[in-house]
Amino acid sequence: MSRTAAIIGGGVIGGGWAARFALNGWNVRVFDPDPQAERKIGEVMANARRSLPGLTDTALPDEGKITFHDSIAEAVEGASWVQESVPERLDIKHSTLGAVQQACDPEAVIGSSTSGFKPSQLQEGAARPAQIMVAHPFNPVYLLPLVELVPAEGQDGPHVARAKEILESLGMYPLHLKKEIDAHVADRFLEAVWREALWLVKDGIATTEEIDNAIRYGFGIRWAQMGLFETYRVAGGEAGMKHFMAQFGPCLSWPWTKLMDVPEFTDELVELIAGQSDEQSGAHSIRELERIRDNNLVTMMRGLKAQDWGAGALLNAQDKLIRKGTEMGARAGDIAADAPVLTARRTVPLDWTDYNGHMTESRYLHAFADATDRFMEIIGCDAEYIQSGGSYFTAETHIRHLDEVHAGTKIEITTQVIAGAGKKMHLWHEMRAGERVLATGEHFLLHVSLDTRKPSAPSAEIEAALVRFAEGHAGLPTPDGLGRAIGAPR
Ligand SMILES: NC(=O)C1=CN([C@@H]2O[C@H](COP(=O)(O)OP(=O)(O)OC[C@H]3O[C@@H](n4cnc5c(N)ncnc54)[C@H](O)[C@@H]3O)[C@@H](O)[C@H]2O)C=CC1
Ligand SMILES: C[N+](C)(C)CC(=O)CC(=O)[O-]
Repeated sequence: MSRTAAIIGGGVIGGGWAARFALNGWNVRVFDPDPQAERKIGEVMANARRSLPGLTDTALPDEGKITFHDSIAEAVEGASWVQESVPERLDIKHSTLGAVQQACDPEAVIGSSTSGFKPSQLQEGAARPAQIMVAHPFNPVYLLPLVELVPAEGQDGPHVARAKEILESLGMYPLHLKKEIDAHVADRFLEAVWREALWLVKDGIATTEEIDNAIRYGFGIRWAQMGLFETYRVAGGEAGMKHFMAQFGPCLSWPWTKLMDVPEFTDELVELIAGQSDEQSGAHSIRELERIRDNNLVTMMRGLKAQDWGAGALLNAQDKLIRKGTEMGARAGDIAADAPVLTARRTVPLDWTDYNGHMTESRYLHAFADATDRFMEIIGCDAEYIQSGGSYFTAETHIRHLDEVHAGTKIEITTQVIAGAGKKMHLWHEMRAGERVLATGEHFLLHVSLDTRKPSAPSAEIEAALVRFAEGHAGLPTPDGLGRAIGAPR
């Protein structure tokens, strides 16, 4: 299978798809008749580069190449994934999908970004219907993992299996819907909320800003981590979901919604909403708003990552997938002991930067601590060993900040064992961006029993692995700065 994707329609969503594929190492071939498409995708890529790679704690593959083509036939050449993201009009979708199927590999997945059409509608008149499915993403496609994957009835075949595998390899979450329906699942939900919001503005109950505040200061944050049903289960108190439904069930027959009634979409309503939206957010350009949104999303998703929950658990699974089979997943026996060991390869995330516009000081320790964790794992002090009651505690740290680094930059840390025997482990980390040394970290650790919380001998296997590195590294030059205290004159 080639790691080449064709993007047909490179607007808001097609541009996001292009970024998701390219930043995961795929080559991307774009067709879009808009002469501005290349510039627009360039701007989306710039935003994606500063945000997506920092979501993982392991560097993504090298970026793929994005090329622009004059026809659909040329764009789909050699692609194993074709993503249609043309405007939401069935006639345009049909002519586009027809042209795609005339030229593409019959084994390729053809995903449609459609927000509302059913796969059976998209397949009308298609040469190979089973090849076409809904792959409905969420904006920004390069950060949000959800893709509603909807095949037509009875078409759950090899193309769908391949689609799931590819989406997962891109760090996405394919929600495989077994029944097609207009607007799938998420957009039915969003449409309901949107209709209520239109009524609230039209009836003069709330402004666009007040409605947004009702979401972002309350239930919106809650939804991001538990969704609807789990949230309401908790809201039922100790008696759980049944109690919740007993209490709020009667509201279903009270006038709590205007959902069945659609507000007339008059010019007056459009003007009212657009005017309030300008007043609320017009001080920022769309690109600025995108960057603010991306900063917030990255920060929230990295918070969920630390909790190993929801979208954060998915990110952790992706880290494991990237590490598998690479030197970042190797154990002591597979790593040469005569050179410093690679213990981190990652991108500086957006939420690691500060008011000075560069990686903030506490994150240097964060990165070095992760490198220490990785070295512990290499020598056998992994999650299973720690569960059994042994671990290392850091007793002393000295960090030198030598050069600055910015969000989106790939960094590597190598680790040299200065001393390692018995309970003691003395490590020297060097952090680099390319050839530039950004920082050094010197750390002294003691093996402890997690039962007594006192120093104790490590397992024989861990000590043997540590000693092997200590002896191998003894022949390396003494690192510049080893044993240094703060040297500024008083
Ligand atoms: N904007 C959103 O929030 C979301 C949109 N979608 C879906 O994604 C699809 C695209 O929507 P957007 O990207 O928002 O629209 P958009 O208007 O930003 O982009 C559409 C692009 O298609 C190009 N185009 C027009 N005719 C074409 C043709 N015949 N062949 C190739 N390209 C053509 C246009 O030049 C434009 O760049 C729609 O089906 C929409 O429902 C899905 C998820 C979210
Ligand atoms: C408004 N919308 C129907 C285009 C929304 C979507 O399809 C998904 C999203 O990103 O909100």
